[in-house]
Amino acid sequence: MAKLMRNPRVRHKLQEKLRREFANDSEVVEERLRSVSYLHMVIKEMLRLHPPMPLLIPHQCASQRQQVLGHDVPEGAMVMVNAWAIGRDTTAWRGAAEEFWPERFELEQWSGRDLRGADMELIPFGAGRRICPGMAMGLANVELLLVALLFHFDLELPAGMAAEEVDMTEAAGVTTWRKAVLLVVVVPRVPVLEAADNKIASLLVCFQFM
Ligand code: HEM
Repeated sequence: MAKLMRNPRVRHKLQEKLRREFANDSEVVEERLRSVSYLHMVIKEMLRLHPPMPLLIPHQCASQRQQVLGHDVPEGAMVMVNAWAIGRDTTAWRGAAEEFWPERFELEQWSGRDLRGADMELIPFGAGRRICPGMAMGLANVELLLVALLFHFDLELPAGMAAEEVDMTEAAGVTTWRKAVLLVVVVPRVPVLEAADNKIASLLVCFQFM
């Protein structure tokens, strides 16, 4: 959400695509989210720059002595994988590694990049045998809450605050979180009251989270 508040162009584009797809509906339907390809690009780009678990759980080298980028990795060595640094690597994401630019996934060089552990340049859920077993649930939670907020509400920053002023500083830990509070002004656009009670509850939980 913070990334979208800092990038109004992306927020408005995604909102427009969602509202067009669900123009005849009173709520977002999960089954049809797959066709909103821009949503998946935005989430990939968000997880590339801000993986919630920047350092994967420690892994141990199980094979005999290996060489990685000129470094010896002996059998039994504990290896820390930095998903945060990999997501910003200028060789893999050359040209615009630090830029929040979901459209990159439309380009041939990045269009096939997946975050489910097949591409080592994008590993917010890890990879291999110890890949996150909660990946599908995690992604569903991110997608559904984000699209529900974008579909039902117009979101603006407090009066007088510029998009560039949204502070993206992260607090370090096993998982990362925003250091500063994010303030968002929400204006109802598509009535929530038509949605089922449990959906309203989800939206309220999300506001508290923000
Ligand atoms: C967006 C949400 C999530 C992200 C980004 C995420 C990310 C990760 C990462 C990076 C790892 C370490 C993988 C590795 O070292 O190779 C991991 C492990 C794990 N995750 Fe998640 N996770 C998410 C949601 C969840 C959820 C919803 C659950 C449970 C319902 C879950 C359960 C686990 C467990 C049990 C492990 C340890 C797996 C093992 O050591 O074998 N995660 N997660």
